[in-house]
Amino acid sequence: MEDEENIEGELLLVESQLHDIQGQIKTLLDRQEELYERQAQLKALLEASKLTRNTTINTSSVAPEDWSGSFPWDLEADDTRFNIFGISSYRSNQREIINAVMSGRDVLVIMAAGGGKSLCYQLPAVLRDGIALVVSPLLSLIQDQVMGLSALGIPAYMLTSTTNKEVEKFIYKTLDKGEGELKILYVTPEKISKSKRFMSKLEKCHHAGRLSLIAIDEAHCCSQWGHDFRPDYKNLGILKIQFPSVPMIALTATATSKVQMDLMEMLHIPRCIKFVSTVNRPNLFYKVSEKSPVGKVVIDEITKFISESYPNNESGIIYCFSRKECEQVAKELRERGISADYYHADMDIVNREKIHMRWSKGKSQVIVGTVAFGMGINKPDVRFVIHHSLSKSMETYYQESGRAGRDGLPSECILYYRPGDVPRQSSMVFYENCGLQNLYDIVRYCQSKRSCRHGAFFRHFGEVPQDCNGMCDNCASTIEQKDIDVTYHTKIIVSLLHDMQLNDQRATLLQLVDKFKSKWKGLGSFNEAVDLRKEEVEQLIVNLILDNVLKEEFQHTAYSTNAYVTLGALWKPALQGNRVVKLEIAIASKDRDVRSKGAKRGRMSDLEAKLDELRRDLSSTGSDAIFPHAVLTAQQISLLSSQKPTTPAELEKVIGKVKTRKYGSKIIELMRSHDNSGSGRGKEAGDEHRAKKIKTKDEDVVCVESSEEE
Ligand SMILES: Nc1ncnc2c1ncn2[C@@H]1O[C@H](COP(=O)(O)OP(=O)(O)OP(=O)(O)O)[C@@H](O)[C@H]1O
Ligand SMILES: [Mg+2]
Repeated sequence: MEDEENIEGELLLVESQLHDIQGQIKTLLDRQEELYERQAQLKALLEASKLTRNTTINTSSVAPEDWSGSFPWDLEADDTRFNIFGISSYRSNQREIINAVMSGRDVLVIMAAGGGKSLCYQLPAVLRDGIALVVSPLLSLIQDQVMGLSALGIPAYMLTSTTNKEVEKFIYKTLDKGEGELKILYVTPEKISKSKRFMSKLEKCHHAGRLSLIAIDEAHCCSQWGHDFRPDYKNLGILKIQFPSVPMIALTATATSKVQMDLMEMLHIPRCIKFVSTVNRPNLFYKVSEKSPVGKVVIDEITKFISESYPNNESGIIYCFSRKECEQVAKELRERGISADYYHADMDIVNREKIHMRWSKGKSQVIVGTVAFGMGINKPDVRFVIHHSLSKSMETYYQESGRAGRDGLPSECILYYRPGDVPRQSSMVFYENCGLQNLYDIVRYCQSKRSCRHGAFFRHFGEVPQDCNGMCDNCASTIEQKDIDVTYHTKIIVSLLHDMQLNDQRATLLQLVDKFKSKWKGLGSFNEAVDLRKEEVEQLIVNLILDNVLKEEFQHTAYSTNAYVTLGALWKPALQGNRVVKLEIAIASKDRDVRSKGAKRGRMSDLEAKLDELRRDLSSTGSDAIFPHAVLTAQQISLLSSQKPTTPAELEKVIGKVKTRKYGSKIIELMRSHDNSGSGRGKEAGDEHRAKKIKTKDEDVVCVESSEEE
């Protein structure tokens, strides 16, 4: 009996160990697959880099067909783009994509956040006869788009859970009989997968030849490999099966090849034309700031940054690690006079929506959020995104920081980093598939004081690097870095851990730093090696983790998971001092105060401030209350204040016919009164030359820079 119990006990133990090992094997196999894919990507990248070394760099791969030639709809398309959408020229790939859709082809668009994907289906939707169906994952995104289109006079509607009965009746009737005026219909994916009634009306619409195109926005939601997988997106394959002759355009900002393959298969568009644009965001200035261990110091720095650089209430986002931290940071910012609200998943949806709306309308300046503040953000003029703590991967950092500057104007992305934050993140992600590897990639990014930040994104997404034109701290900084030899320090750290391991002891990162410091002190004057600051010891230990000399181990307690530092695979050569270890140190000790050339805008001119006020007024009055940026974009305000049109004909040349018809009289009235008030031509005579256009490397992004700082 006792024997049996013993056997059963051991059996359970063996089974649980087997289970653990199987889990580990699966993780390793997944990682192996990822590494193979990355290996192939890097080899291809190397080849491409060799090929392009001496030629001009072209990072967007365009399909072999010539989609940039002339097409019968060119004139009409140009007219609609400018006079209805108020867009003065196409950005990279937009024209080609529009031509492919207009030619009736299926298209897959991979374009960075803010690249201008919406126009790629909205313009063909206006030009083609019939109704365009757009599938989009979030109600808030749909509402923004429908409001924006309606303000431009384009008949756009949405059919969602919030649509009232009357509108629903109108939509169904229009689909059915083609009587009402409807050009673009937005739905959530649930409508396709769950509403038989809707699908049968759509079928009728198609049968009568009135379904002009199908757009799947945020298409990465189809793929389980994407970051925002939505089960209902999986059913969208039905659309191509039901309506094979209707052109489909799928759009996403997510670049991995796995997701792309998945999308083409799931949406049944194997022969689609694929347009992959560069991941480059040339208008974003990237910076990593040394984060003080004292919380208040960090908040003081952020406050100073916002109030000095963005005195006109320009919008920003601050990402925090936890809900509690969000609330704390928002509170402290408010105490310092910054209008900040917090946003996280613990809040109810009504409250979240209210906060989001206040910010979108420019009534609050900053949202302090967790990652829950995500995909629904459609605000084009976010001027700064600050990470109070590091993100969990390069991919998430690219997405979160990429919410800045979607309108193409200079914007800043700052990440506050200290090595001490690493264990906090690692103990959250270590159980995720490849969670630690992904985290260590962004830690590498943060620890580097030399490599171009944009270059890190190019490498990560497998693209040939381009020059960042001084748009990151490392490229813009003139402070010299030096490599110091820390082989001896490393030896001490490894031997400390080795001794601890022999005694069955463990140490967290901070404990290890303290142990190192006291050991170092003990060595006293016999020690000739460079003395390191506490932060530098932390930096060294994290480097050793990244290099597999050390590793992190995790232990669960009832309340949390603790991260410990232990010996990694390569500890022996480090202990023997056989491997030289270097650490990058800035020669000047203070934080490098490098800034983006374009981002620091100073105070708005008098005229810009008046135009900003006018757009707020116009956006909140009338039946179609919309966002200020839908009335006039930041770019249009800059153009108006430099060109000062005072007649409808002049105004039309800046903002197009539709906006001139809607808002022209008010704008002209403002221009004229400003002119007559004496604060006009005289005071702002310098504006014309001060508001200068800078062309970045990406020829399609025109940044209008107000240069008070000159
Ligand atoms: N050719 C253009 N010239 C100037 N502005 C443009 C142009 N095309 C689009 N925009 C503007 O750029 C901003 C971002 O466009 P859009 O919302 O289509 O981006 P997106 O690619 O869908 O980004 P996301 O992935 O974040 O959804 C909008 O304010 C839009 O009006
Ligand atoms: Mg979009």
